[in-house]
Amino acid sequence: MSKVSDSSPGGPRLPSSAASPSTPAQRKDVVRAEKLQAGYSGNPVCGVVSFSVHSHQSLALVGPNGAGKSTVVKTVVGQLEPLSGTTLINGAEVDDRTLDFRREVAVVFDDDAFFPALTVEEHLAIVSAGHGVEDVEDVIAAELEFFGLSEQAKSRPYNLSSGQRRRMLLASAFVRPRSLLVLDEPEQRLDTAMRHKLATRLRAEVDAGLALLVVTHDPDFLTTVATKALFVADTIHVMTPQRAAAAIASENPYAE
Ligand SMILES: Nc1ncnc2c1ncn2[C@@H]1O[C@H](COP(=O)(O)OP(=O)(O)OP(=O)(O)O)[C@@H](O)[C@H]1O
Repeated sequence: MSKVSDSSPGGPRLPSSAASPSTPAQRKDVVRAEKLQAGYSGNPVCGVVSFSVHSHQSLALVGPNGAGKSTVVKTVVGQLEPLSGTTLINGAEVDDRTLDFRREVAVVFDDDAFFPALTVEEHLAIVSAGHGVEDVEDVIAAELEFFGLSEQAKSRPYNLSSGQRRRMLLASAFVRPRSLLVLDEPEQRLDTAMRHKLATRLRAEVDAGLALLVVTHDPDFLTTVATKALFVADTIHVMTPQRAAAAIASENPYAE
């Protein structure tokens, strides 16, 4: 069996010539949010935000519980309508129903986004095959191993621990191609070793060309993974990952 744990941007191989490595000169914004106001029923949850993320970049959104991080990210990927402003992904207005969006953008939000009757490997196979991956079995085997789920391959989600379910959902983002990966608090319920392993891998993928948008409360995860950070509050503060990590750790958003 061929080696399949392809950590290059785009992840597993597609049967066509879809892979297109970029040179620095060719790098374009994968995400561009312009004066985006996120909220519910006309009520903003945080300040207006503008940012861009291109390949080889990882933007972390940080801030206290309820600040609006998940709402912003859901708005960016089209799961929520913006109150105002726009988001472009790969130059196109966000529409999560389009083929381009589904091919390029991998999103992991909810813990309960699984089918109770399907096994772990069946979940991963659906995602992988659904995205046209050539060597589904190999890709799944590699990700089961990476996420420490090989022994749970034939288990159903409700027979897993909460951390194992989290690993399964995260694995689903890695068994498919992606140029943009969006993760909401990926560190949740992962043990320290898995957090570190995931952070290291994500950083390697970003260095290789992935664009990453991640919400996190974990300072170590943040400094390993992020190339820039936004502190989400009533106004949005752009920070280095190191400063954002210090702000999280001190619970003082404006700490130097
Ligand atoms: N579906 C919803 N309808 C209305 N308000 C909501 C909805 N979901 C979240 N909110 C509110 O929006 C605000 C921001 O929530 P959000 O989940 O974006 O925060 P967050 O920064 O991601 O928080 P956490 O760190 O706790 O995950 C909160 O006040 C929350 O109560």
